Amino acid sequence: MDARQLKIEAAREALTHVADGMKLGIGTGSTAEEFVRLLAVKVGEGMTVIGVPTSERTARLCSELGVPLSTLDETPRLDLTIDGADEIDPALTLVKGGGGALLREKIVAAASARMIVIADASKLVDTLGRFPLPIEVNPFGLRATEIAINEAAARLGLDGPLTLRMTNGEPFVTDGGHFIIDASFGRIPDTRALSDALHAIPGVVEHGLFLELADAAIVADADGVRTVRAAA
Ligand SMILES: O=C[C@H](O)[C@H](O)[C@H](O)COP(=O)(O)O
Repeated sequence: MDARQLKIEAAREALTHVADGMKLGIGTGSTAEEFVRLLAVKVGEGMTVIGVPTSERTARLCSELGVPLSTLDETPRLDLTIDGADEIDPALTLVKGGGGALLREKIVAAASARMIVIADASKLVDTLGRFPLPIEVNPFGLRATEIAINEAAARLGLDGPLTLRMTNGEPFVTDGGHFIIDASFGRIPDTRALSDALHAIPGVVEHGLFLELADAAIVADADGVRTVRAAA
């Protein structure tokens, strides 16, 4: 089974958690897009759902495929969010933001009664940090914010290059008008400490560590699909 098929299988299983009438947060990325495609088929067959997209990219795909959309202002409490992830640890702490949508993804997940993550098994790790941590920052004072991030990381014993995410020779700009710094700290043993330290920096808008937001992860590999719940 190729990587795309694994994403489809995880998305298909996630769809079994979607009931008629639900208000759904809809994630961003290649795995979430497979979920949107399968959801659109159900909508075509008569399922009634309303989706709140986590990015302009997801909103466009939903619109193209006929998935009814709302905004978080119109629909501020959601039943379920289905989203992908860049890394998933045994506590279901996540790294997200590889597609630059982490801020809206986190706002939508926090507004949802439940969050289910969908992924292929390559996203499972023992300790987060192999994937560079996306940090969304305000463009104002970028250099000062980078220095503050380095200092905060060093206080936690973390070190590694910070890379401003670029696209077509220009800084990548998020849907919120911010930049992304990808932080290659390596293993992050204390995700709570790093989360708190990053939140204390004024130029940091949000970071890609998702703590205590995911209720389950649906993970696909060559042997099939399994649901992982947070280790106690
Ligand atoms: O900003 C993007 C998101 O956090 C994605 O959900 C994440 O990068 C996973 O994307 P994919 O399913 O394409 O691996």
